[in-house]
Amino acid sequence: ATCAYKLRHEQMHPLWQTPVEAPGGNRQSPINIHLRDSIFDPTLQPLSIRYDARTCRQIWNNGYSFLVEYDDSTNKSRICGGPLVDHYRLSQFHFHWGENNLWGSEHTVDSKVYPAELHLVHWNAAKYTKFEEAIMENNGLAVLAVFLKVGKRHEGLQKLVDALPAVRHKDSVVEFTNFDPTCMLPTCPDYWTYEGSLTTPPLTESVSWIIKKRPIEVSHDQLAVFRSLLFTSADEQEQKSMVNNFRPQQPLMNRTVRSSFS
Ligand SMILES: CCOC(=O)CCc1ccc(S(N)(=O)=O)cc1
Ligand SMILES: [Zn+2]
Repeated sequence: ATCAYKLRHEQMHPLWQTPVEAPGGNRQSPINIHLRDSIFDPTLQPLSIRYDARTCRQIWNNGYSFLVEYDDSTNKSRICGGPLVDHYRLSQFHFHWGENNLWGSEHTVDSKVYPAELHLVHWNAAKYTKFEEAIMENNGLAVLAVFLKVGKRHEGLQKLVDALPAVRHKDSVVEFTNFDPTCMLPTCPDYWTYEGSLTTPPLTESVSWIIKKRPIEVSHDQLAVFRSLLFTSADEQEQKSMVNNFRPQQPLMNRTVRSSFS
């Protein structure tokens, strides 16, 4: 595990080879969730998640990951409850993954790293009028994270995997509809939560992180298709495969990770 850990850092994405200044810098993400230091909070509510497949619009390669974007002009797809005070609208989901199955997730659990991590990104529609505004505010976003492990094929994910070759290059976009992200959520309700930041620029400290305890399973071949994407656009000379698009872990500073389960 240590050699994989060392290797993982040597393969770091160029974006992170030079330290990127983070605004504030005392609640950055991602972090390692140290189970012994996490605190069971019996006041945490169950998460209320409602997604409507009819709000799914498109999929695009933004040069960091691929994003599936949703119409967030209504509350049709939203989460509330859990650690959240307001309701948060689904804006997009995306993933982070490695060049192999040894690493790829942004968060870790007692330093256990998963081969990939799903982020469902929501913004506080009770307090703000649009996503771009919410990302600048300390209670602006809620990101629901789900770990991926390699195992049996994930039937619901295959529709997404089949669309990826169409967005192989940075800045490519295709219509993508009728996808309900509920199929990518573990049935177990247990989660950890802490206050953190975006893990890519602008790195703003605006995220309530909600991290599901149980991973979902995807097949080796499904994950291999993620790695067939490119960081580079069609007109660039060098084609760089989109892998290791995770940020290095950040200091916990004066934060506590709470769990919804004892
Ligand atoms: C100025 C526009 O900024 C953005 O669009 C940021 C989008 C953005 C959303 C979520 C995340 S993550 N990995 O922390 O879930 C990072 C960046
Ligand atoms: Zn992310």
